[in-house]
Amino acid sequence: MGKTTIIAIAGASASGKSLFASTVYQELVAELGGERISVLQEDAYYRDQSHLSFEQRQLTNYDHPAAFEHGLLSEHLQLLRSGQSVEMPQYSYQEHTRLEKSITVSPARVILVEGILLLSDESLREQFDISVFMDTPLDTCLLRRINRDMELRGRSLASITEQYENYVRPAFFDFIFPSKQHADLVVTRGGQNEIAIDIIKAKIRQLLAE
Ligand SMILES: Nc1ncnc2c1ncn2[C@@H]1O[C@H](COP(=O)(O)OP(=O)(O)O)[C@@H](O)[C@H]1O
Ligand SMILES: Nc1ccn([C@@H]2O[C@H](COP(=O)(O)O)[C@@H](O)[C@H]2O)c(=O)n1
Repeated sequence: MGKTTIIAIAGASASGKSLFASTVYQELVAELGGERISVLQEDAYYRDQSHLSFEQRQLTNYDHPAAFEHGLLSEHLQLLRSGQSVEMPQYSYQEHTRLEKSITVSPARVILVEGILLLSDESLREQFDISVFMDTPLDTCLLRRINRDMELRGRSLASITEQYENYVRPAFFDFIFPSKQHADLVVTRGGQNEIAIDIIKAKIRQLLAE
């Protein structure tokens, strides 16, 4: 199959990571077909909490590294690099836990992986060939998060505000912002920065042509 390249896209919550990754993926799939590119989400590796009550799950700090099963993500990246498929868990933000079914991710020449804490974990960082950091202003991220979480994740404004003050903002300064130093490419203005999208697409085309 040829050498696998793993590209990490990190940054604050609602900084545009998913939009950036999905735009790169969809535009390249339309151009080149889908067999040589796969996408993973760090959020899929939030720990399973099905043994806890819903009320207990609401108390979890979802912005702390301990909320993630980074070891499993690391293992899956290694398997994909060695040419094997993996079963990526599926996660419910409404239920705060994993769903029973998983998604089969096939090995590919280029793997895109996106998530808030990817570059703050040294053992994950070692697996990334290229690292991108979405450097969107925090106030913009907050406005986008309010809209998204109310529309798509079933949250009230009060719960978003409380979670933001207690967990999301502190974690940005403790873990996410310091991890920017590990990025190869820093992207301003979020998931619609067309120049940055074109640069990553050009790099992927080059890798696929090797
Ligand atoms: N440049 C942008 N302009 C307008 N809206 C954006 C932009 N980038 C992202 N968004 C929107 O902001 C929200 C959060 O973006 P998303 O890609 O889900 O962020 P992340 O994956 O970093 O949490 C989504 O509703 C997305 O459509
Ligand atoms: N049950 C959960 C799990 C995660 N979150 C929040 O999601 C954010 C990470 O996802 P992004 O798509 O925004 O990067 C993170 O900031 C968690 O607070 C949640 O609210 N509930």
